[in-house]
Amino acid sequence: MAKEYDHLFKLLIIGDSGVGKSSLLVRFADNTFTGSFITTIGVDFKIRTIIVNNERVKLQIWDTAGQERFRTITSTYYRGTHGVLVVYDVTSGETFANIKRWLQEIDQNCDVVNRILVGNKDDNPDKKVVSTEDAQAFADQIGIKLFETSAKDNKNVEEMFMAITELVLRSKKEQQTRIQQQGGDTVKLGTKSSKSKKKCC
Ligand SMILES: Nc1nc2c(ncn2[C@@H]2O[C@H](COP(=O)(O)OP(=O)(O)OP(=O)(O)O)[C@@H](O)[C@H]2O)c(=O)[nH]1
Repeated sequence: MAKEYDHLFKLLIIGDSGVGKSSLLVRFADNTFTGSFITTIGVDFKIRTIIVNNERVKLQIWDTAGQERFRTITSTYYRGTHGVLVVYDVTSGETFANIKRWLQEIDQNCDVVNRILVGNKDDNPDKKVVSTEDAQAFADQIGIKLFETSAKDNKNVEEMFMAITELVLRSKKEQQTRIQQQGGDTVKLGTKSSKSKKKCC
């Protein structure tokens, strides 16, 4: 039987409790939204296959619990992750301040991995306290892309998932090219043959 996809990637969504991680996932996977808040216990995941550059990419997206009491469980879910969405709530300065802690958690669990910064709940200018300028400056400083989204209004959700998938796809192809080039080179014993770190936790 023919394979139903060309690539299988694992993505992880992290960030404080209540920033809208589950809502972003449900919007992307099922195109629905609910105003009620049911906190995630442990971890949950959904699957969606998308087409990028004419290739079928099956995404296995893991939604982790933001609440501190579940963090010991969730850290084990980093294994095999190709891309991480780090989410804050644009209506809460505290969730934006905590992004640094989430980035540290990634560093503790992954060698190198693709990341995107996501400012969710960008649907009410009166409530917005984290400005686009501040968030963009921070994203530039750490060298990652920023997306301001709304799971509620379905704003930028598709684009954000597409962007992380493209990043992961690109690094996979770069890695394959490096491996091919190394295979063509003469292997010198005692030299460090691989500078390329696998972009996966
Ligand atoms: N206005 C607005 N509300 C949102 C948006 N996304 C989520 N919410 C609301 O925010 C609350 C929390 O959303 P969740 O998706 O459960 O948050 P979470 O980050 O998964 O929370 P934990 O599972 O505890 O980590 C819910 O009441 C949602 O309806 C959004 O884009 N805009």
